[in-house]
Amino acid sequence: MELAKQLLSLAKKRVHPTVLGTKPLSCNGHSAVLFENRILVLKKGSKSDDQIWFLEVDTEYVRQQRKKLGTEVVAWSKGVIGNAEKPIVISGPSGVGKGTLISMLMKEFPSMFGFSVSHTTRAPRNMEKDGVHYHFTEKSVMEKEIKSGKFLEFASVHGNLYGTSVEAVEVVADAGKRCILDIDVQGARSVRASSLEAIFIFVCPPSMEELEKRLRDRGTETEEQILKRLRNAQAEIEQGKSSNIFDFILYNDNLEECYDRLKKLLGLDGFVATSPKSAPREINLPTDHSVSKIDDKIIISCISSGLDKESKNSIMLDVSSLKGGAPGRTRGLDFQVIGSMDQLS
Ligand SMILES: Nc1nc2c(ncn2[C@@H]2O[C@H](COP(=O)(O)OP(=O)(O)O)[C@@H](O)[C@H]2O)c(=O)[nH]1
Ligand SMILES: Nc1ncnc2c1ncn2[C@@H]1O[C@H](COP(=O)(O)OP(=O)(O)O)[C@@H](O)[C@H]1O
Repeated sequence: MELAKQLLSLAKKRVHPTVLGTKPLSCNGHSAVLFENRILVLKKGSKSDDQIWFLEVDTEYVRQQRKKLGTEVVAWSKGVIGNAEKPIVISGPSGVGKGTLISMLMKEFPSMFGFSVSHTTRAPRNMEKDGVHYHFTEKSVMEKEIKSGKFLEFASVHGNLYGTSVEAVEVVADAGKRCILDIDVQGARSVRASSLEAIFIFVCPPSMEELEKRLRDRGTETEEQILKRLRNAQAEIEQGKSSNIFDFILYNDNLEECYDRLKKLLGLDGFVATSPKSAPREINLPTDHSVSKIDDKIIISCISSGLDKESKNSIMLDVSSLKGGAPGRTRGLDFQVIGSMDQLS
């Protein structure tokens, strides 16, 4: 796409969009308008869920990635109408019952929650499926992908690499579901410091003895791995309780009671599961349109020709309402039709 090249070269020169003014750009029918630290691009002739794109030049996410990777960064981000609910980050020592609680939640509310499938370099357990429980990955591959900016967060846990890819969170939000992340305390700290707004829950065992019993009874680890997990558990529990990362601490003593408390803090007690929430609204931009910007409003003027008349429509996007959701997506788009005029041709 020619326009993309044109915009990227502007972005690479690190010309701040506001310096370029608000004159819309146009190329091959694609149009673009610059504002604040993003460039809105309307793609010609694409499907309604692929029409609105942002080239992020200096947004919070781009600044974080630049710092993390130590290189220049620009990022494409897809425009999504409406907002996704805040993801839920669940942390806690190995064997405390995170996976069990998450499975119960997903089983009771299948249309409401989706699991963020992490990448890991550890070997799969007997019942674990690639792409379902984890994306099992070679260390060298994962290290390369970390360098290329694929991950929202990553950490070395019990001697293996684990990471949440940007894509893992996006696919859940795109399906209209609330994302659940099962990640360690280091990962939770990274997400807390990132542009992803989430609810943070730390799951605590009733005692170290009970934790050891659960780990041993699960029977998925070797003796060496169990001892390593127990050694790390003490520090994780101290950090979980004392750091200000977590919004809630949940004691998993009796499983049913703990699950009820989890549902309560997520506002699900007494909730009757119903059909999935309606899919996000879409707008259909005709190929023939022009874009202009007035203050923090972007006006898209559309002209469509019918059999005997031409109709003009204006759609307004209030840029001040944009919200950062998962990186890779710009959520919170709210389009309003502000005028429609039919003309006889
Ligand atoms: N930072 C980070 N931690 C992860 C991720 N995925 C899993 N973990 C954590 O890695 C630890 C080990 O997970 P796992 O090997 O499945 O063992 P388990 O906790 O004993 O079930 C747990 O604390 C998980 O929460 C991730 O993507 N990022
Ligand atoms: N409240 C509980 N009481 C007794 N056993 C539990 C409880 N919660 C989980 N378990 C068991 O403990 C083991 C570890 O749970 P799991 O969900 O795999 O932990 P994690 O995902 O935190 O590593 C599993 O065998 C699970 O059935």
